[in-house]
Amino acid sequence: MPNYECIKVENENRVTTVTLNRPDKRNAMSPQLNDEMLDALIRLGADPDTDVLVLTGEGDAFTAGMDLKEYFRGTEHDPVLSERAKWTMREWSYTRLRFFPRVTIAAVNGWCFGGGFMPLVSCDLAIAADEAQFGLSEVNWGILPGGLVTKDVTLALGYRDAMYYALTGKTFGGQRAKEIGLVNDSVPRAELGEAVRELTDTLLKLNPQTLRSTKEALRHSADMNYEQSADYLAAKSAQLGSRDPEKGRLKGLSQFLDTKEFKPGLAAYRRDAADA
Ligand SMILES: CC(C)(COP(=O)(O)OP(=O)(O)OC[C@H]1O[C@@H](n2cnc3c(N)ncnc32)[C@H](O)[C@@H]1OP(=O)(O)O)[C@@H](O)C(=O)NCCC(=O)NCCSC(=O)/C=C/c1ccc(O)cc1
Repeated sequence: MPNYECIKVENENRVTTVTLNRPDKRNAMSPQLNDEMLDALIRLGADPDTDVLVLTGEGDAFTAGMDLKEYFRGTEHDPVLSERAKWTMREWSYTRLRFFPRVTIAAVNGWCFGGGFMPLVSCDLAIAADEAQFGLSEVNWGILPGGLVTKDVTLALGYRDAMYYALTGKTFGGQRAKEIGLVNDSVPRAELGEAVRELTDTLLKLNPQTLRSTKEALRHSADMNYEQSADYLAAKSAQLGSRDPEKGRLKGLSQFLDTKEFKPGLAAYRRDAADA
């Protein structure tokens, strides 16, 4: 990977952690950070050593949202730069992250404001620190939740909660984020690393191609009608059969029906060392 200035990329045991790394600026998303994230996600999408991707922030913040100085003021007299910055932001935090070919987890370690909700909601799963503070702060400085933040909060939250937090700009902590379904779990900050590890350990035991197809199926079918969903999901199942090199479905059936070595209701099939 290139030497990035605004992000850190580390790989350990098939888990790649991408850390937003501007702690002095509370990891605010500047045009350069957005460029680097786009570049990293393109590379990692093709990385054979990445089975799970974790997104987190350095220091006290996950991200304080878009960089008000560099992203807003810095581009206001340059329409081309402004368009490019908007495109890059949407391209990494929506297209590339949401449809990343592996499972993604947001580890929300601290402040998460405004535009930070885009990468947060784009991650498939999310664990927060109890101490994290979330806020749709746009209303506090005179804009509406732009980019895809508005769309994202209506996807991730119930209508009343989305309206409440967008209209008041009030902050809320990790436990409240869990209560309203914005994250899967919230734990004391000191336990965040361990909670993420437990989740990645569970995911690493599973067939990565099955996980990929499952997340794609959920994401895409959400916007289809029933007939389209049924047809798409049948095609998607056939695609999984052909793109899964370890032939998980056949192994799973055989280990349950023939060798009787596991119960699919209670655990996953045994993957061979060559598969894992
Ligand atoms: C509560 C914070 C997060 C932390 O407070 P703190 O720990 O006391 O830290 P400081 O406020 O002292 O900040 C430390 C440094 O980080 C900088 N910083 C801290 N957040 C920032 C920041 N978002 N920018 C640009 N410098 C910052 C801050 O200016 C300061 O810089 P410097 O004075 O040079 O040391 C506080 O910094 C704060 O309120 N930050 C702004 C949060 C916020 O409202 N974010 C913007 C939300 S709106 C948004 O994201 C829009 C999305 C959008 C997306 C796509 C679209 O097309 C349209 C819209």
